Amino acid sequence: MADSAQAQKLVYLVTGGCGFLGEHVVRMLLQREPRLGELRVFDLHLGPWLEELKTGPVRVTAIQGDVTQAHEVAAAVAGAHVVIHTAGLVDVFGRASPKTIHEVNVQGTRNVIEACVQTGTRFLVYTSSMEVVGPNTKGHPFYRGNEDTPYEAVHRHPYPCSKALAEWLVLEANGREVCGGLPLVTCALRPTGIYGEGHQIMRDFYRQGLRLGGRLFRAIPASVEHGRVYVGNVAWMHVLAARELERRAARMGGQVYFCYDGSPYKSYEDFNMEFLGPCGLRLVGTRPLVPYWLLVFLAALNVLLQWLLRPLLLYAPLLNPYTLAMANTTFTVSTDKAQRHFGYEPLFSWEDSRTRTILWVQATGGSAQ
Ligand SMILES: NC(=O)C1=CN([C@@H]2O[C@H](COP(=O)(O)OP(=O)(O)OC[C@H]3O[C@@H](n4cnc5c(N)ncnc54)[C@H](O)[C@@H]3O)[C@@H](O)[C@H]2O)C=CC1
Ligand SMILES: CC(C)[C@@H](O)CC[C@@H](C)[C@H]1CC[C@H]2[C@@H]3[C@H](O)CC4=CC(=O)CC[C@]4(C)[C@H]3CC[C@]12C
Repeated sequence: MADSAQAQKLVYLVTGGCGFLGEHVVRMLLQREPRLGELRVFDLHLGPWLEELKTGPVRVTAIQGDVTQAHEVAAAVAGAHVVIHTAGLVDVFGRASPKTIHEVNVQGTRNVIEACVQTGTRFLVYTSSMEVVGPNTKGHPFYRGNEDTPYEAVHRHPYPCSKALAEWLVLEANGREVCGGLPLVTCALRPTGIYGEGHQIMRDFYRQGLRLGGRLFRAIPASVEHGRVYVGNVAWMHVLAARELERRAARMGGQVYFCYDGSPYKSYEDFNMEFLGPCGLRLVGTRPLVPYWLLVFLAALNVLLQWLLRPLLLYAPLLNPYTLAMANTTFTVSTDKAQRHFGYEPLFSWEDSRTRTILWVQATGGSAQ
């Protein structure tokens, strides 16, 4: 990719390009990557909105495919200069089996790596997660930590286990020789809890509040801080990392970067209220309204109900032992590694991120979209 931006037009592939983050990455590339000649959007489920993108100067190729199918991935990767791999099964609610989560998140990532090696694609940015680090199963807080902060990353849940293994595979692949004899350059980005337009969990909270007469009931102490980052800034970090990976290969290759911006440190519930409050909801209680032991019991009951109902329907509420433990454990990051290594600065201020998210919540009106 060494030619000047004007001379060579590049081919980018975004896996999971129709997902919450993926769509923002696709749109950000079209808006802010001048070297883009072709944008391939690879996803199990293609969105209808892709059609509107095909009228612009960049060739947008929608590819319906499955990352667990190596031949489909290889066909999509062949000829690409850069791969941004966001596709994944983001499930902490028991919807998918551990096997399926592993197949998509781990084997799917293996397939992307091997496709890069076999077809000669040299630059791979992987969407990892804060969950690779924690919170761990011991509930140890991670307070304003960075990429070098010591922390006992102990996981049992299939999702964080799969993200940790996939990240390891990506970083381990850095430097491998690809077809053509040059080295593969990889990096992994670790978003904390992403929010913004298209965040389905935020929409679920909004709908829950509407059902409860405009109220949500505090379940988590306000003192438990949870790191959050605006989806537009996460998308921008992906675009910038992909752009700089060649020029700064020696520094960025094999590195991990937390995704961060100016979003305030708050409890998960209080942070959500930054958007749901202006949409008419109220968070009842300055302290959790029910004792923790009762939440633990209700979370366990939800697991039992999910198991009993599975032959009839998928019952996957927000509250389960894993999500309760997540929400109750402080996990915030404070870092500038992405700025130091490849000049990242958030594109959207907190105020702008908040306004955009509020407008989106209002526009959904709690609808299914
Ligand atoms: N949502 C969040 O708060 C965070 C998400 N992440 C990571 O960001 C990435 C994107 O997550 P979201 O956008 O939130 O999830 P999402 O579920 O909205 O998007 C994932 C996309 O991947 C696609 N996909 C799933 N299985 C596939 C398969 N077998 N083949 C091809 N495509 C497949 C889905 O159709 C979907 O469009 C994931 O890798 C996730 O682990 C990391 C940190 C936080
Ligand atoms: C029901 C209440 C206890 C409520 O407060 C539960 C909130 C719970 C649904 C969320 C709390 C923390 C979230 C996770 C966190 O942001 C880290 C994540 C990283 C990812 O890679 C994917 C999403 C998630 C696991 C995110 C999911 C929702 C929470 C568990």
